[in-house]
Amino acid sequence: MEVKSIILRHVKMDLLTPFTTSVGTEVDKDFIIVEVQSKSGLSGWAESVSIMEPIYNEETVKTNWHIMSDFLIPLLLKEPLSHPDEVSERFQFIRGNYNAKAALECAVWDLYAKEKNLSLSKALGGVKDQIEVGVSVGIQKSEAGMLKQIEEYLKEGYKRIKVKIKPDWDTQILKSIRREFPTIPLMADANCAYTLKDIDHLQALDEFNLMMIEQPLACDDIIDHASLQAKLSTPICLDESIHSAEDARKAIQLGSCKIINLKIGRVGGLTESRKIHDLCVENEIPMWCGGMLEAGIGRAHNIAITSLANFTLPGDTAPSSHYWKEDIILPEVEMSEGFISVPDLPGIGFEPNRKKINQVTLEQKIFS
Ligand SMILES: O=C(O)CCC(=O)C1=CC=C[C@@H](O)[C@@H]1C(=O)O
Ligand SMILES: [Mg+2]
Repeated sequence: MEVKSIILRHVKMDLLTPFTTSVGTEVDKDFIIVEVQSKSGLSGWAESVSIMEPIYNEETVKTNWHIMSDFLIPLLLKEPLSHPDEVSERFQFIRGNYNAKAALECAVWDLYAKEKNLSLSKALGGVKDQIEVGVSVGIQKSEAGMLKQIEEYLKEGYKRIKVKIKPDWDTQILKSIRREFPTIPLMADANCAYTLKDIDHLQALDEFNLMMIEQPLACDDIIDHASLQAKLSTPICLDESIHSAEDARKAIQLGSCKIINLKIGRVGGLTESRKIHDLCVENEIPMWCGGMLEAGIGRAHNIAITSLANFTLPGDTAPSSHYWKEDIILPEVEMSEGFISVPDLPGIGFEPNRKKINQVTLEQKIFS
């Protein structure tokens, strides 16, 4: 693949409804879209999952723009690539900045798949033609609001409900949900809101028969999660703590988790995602694909990786209409009876809507 030029676009889109977690509320979303153009005239596309504030991880739109412009893009332009796996090799000497690395690497994967006339799913080793879809319910203003929202999502066909919890919004809300919905597939994401001091409190959540509790402790912890998992019957799922296949190996070896939430942006791209997938297959650790409120281009990458065999649990991969009045792809991602079809078209399988992208672009820069 001979990359002719790379375009960064800082875009801003309004979410249909604000999304609240234990760390903050998103009302709109600034993010970066990457377009990698090849000499063959094809374009590969991806999104960075970084937002404006460093509240999920240490990256932001601004740190992405700097690291991509001044370090990563020159590495991609300096010589041709024969396979997308080479991208993470070229980026390896640069520390961290996984969201920035992933956005460029995923765009190269999309371009590669298009040049091979393969769907991204097939290029990655995907085996499914549809994926099960879960939904992440942000923290609501009231208990009644939460129950109403869950009822609506179940009617829409979602295969799994994920609720956000934190120390002052957990036992009571889970009790109410289980009273209304005693048997639904239900999980809770704590986004690092607890410490080992809460071990007894967290043990008490075992009564709610959760599929898993996601990232209860610190975002960079593996050790304390192992101590906690030994005390819980509820499986722990790690999200923020897992940045690489090495992190996953250590977490599995220590017994820190029984499930892994894979986010392509958090681990630096699709090559690392496949390594984590294969490690989880070897260790019989089920996976699902987490979400970062992506627009359609990022969502397309999530659908592709979720088509791999070991993504056996519904992910946070709701359709376009769950997030946006109008998405940046054509067609938009649609869900039917809790399933999303995996496109069998070249690359990500959705066409970027250039008119819409231009409308939401605040700034762009072309590198060649
Ligand atoms: O994209 C979605 O629908 C899920 C969004 C979601 O749950 C999250 C997005 C970003 C950070 C977190 O708050 C949370 C997560 O941890 O999965
Ligand atoms: Mg999470």
